[in-house]
Amino acid sequence: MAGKVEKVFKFVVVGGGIAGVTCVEQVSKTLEEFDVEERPSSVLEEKFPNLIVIHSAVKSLHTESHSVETADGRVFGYEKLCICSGGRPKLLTQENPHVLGIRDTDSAQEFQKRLSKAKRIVVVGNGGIALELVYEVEGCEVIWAVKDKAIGNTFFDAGAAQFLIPSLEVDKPEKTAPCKRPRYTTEEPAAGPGSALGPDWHEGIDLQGAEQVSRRVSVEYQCEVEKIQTLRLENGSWPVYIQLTNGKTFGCDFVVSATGVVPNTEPFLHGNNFAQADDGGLQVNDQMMTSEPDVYAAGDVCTACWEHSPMWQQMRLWTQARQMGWYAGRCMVSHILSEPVELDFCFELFSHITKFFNYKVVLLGKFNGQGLGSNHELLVRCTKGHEYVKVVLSGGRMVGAVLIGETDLEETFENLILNQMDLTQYGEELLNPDIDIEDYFD
Ligand SMILES: Cc1cc2nc3c(=O)[nH]c(=O)nc-3n(C[C@H](O)[C@H](O)[C@H](O)COP(=O)(O)OP(=O)(O)OC[C@H]3O[C@@H](n4cnc5c(N)ncnc54)[C@H](O)[C@@H]3O)c2cc1C
Ligand SMILES: NC(=O)C1=CN([C@@H]2O[C@H](COP(=O)(O)OP(=O)(O)OC[C@H]3O[C@@H](n4cnc5c(N)ncnc54)[C@H](OP(=O)(O)O)[C@@H]3O)[C@@H](O)[C@H]2O)C=CC1
Repeated sequence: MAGKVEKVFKFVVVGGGIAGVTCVEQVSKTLEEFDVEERPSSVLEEKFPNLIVIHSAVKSLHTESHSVETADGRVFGYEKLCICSGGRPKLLTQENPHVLGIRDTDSAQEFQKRLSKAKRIVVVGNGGIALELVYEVEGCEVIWAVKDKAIGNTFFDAGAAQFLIPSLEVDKPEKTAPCKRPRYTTEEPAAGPGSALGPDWHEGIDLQGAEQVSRRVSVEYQCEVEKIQTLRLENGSWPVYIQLTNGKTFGCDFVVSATGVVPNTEPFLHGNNFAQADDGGLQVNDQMMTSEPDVYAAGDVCTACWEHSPMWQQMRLWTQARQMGWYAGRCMVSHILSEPVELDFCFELFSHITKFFNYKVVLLGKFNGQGLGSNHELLVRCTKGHEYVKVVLSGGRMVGAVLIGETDLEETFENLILNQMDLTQYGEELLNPDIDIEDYFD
């Protein structure tokens, strides 16, 4: 049971990551009074004088009494609450100090510090962090252990992987100008885990190992981790040994567990009755509402449980956290004002723009034919070292695409996916490089 309620707010937002910040921005535009918890940005406080920031983690939530208790023992009531507490790395093991995850500034700094003294590391995982690390790390041998037959399983198929893999064997091009994406950061020490680093996190961080060699990556395909063992250090031995299911054992300075995220619901949500999805996320409906009254959730902590548009799926990404935070804020305000709100258009079509191995990567719709079974066909155009274009068609209509390189096709393809035009008559001409597709469909 929580103590005495210090103040009741109309809106309380838990979490100062991108989902929390956008939620706050949205409610602040419409209504006067709200509050955000832990690790906010001073930029935000300046922008919204009506914002009250509490620099303390939420220790417990009491949905029955509509109150939250912070780690410093204060209790606040809410009319509407939005949980934006993000996720944390799903580590291979919590127990071994030689197994690291990367999530926030502190963990990235720890990684950088250890890397600077490392001669060999093993990266486990085949998603976003692994793809970025194996390309960026220099001066250290990298063994990359992946479960699959090809690299990057969370983002693309074997064809795209084949296109990208030669980039690991050549030196990186000179760095271009650093990205100017706005960041909300704070110098204050974190009360717990900080916000996820997000896009461009390695810009400006020196990912240099202890040796004067350029990138050296060996990929171990189709294997998982059998055992991780720390032995007593003797001359010439490694601090940790990792045994893979392909029978190989590697000694290394440390292991990076780039093996996904788990939604951050522990321990502060205990004692309530939240419906949770199989991946541990708080189930939210098409109004971003959890199963508890007046409690919303957005970003990595939640699992979108409404009936998705056929061209959208959830992935725990910065863009989706921002869209969800923004939309959750809109829903909270609309519900207070008893106004109806419709699922936002941004959930119609999945789209993600990022960079892997120094190539622009655009993913649209069911870019890997997700959920389509054999009921789809693929068109592919590939020019080695230049571009890889894959289109997913179902019933003659475009349902997804992977665009790697400067293809300039994203806008046209986005429209073709959204308008579901029957493309049967165009056949393979759709990817004919001599046709200006933009003109074609104008
Ligand atoms: C290394 C790395 C690189 C990435 N690169 C990309 C990329 O290139 N593109 C992309 O789209 N996505 C990327 N992502 C994913 C993206 O960063 C996340 O999906 C997104 O930032 C999630 O935002 P969020 O606000 O939901 O959660 P978070 O950013 O995790 O924020 C959660 C917040 O809640 C706070 N919190 C937690 N518990 C409590 C509590 N009990 N009380 C109060 N506050 C609490 C935390 O301190 C934090 O401020 C990357 C992630 C990582 C780790
Ligand atoms: N540029 C971008 O868009 C980036 C996005 N991110 C995001 O940040 C978050 C964290 O990134 P990351 O940790 O790479 O997570 P991801 O979810 O992207 O990838 C996790 C990878 O680890 C694999 N995996 C899971 N468990 C094991 C295991 N026990 N042994 C071996 N492999 C395992 C997964 O395989 P399987 O899928 O088969 O379970 C998957 O390949 C993600 O939400 C990611 O989308 C991060 C960096 C860059």
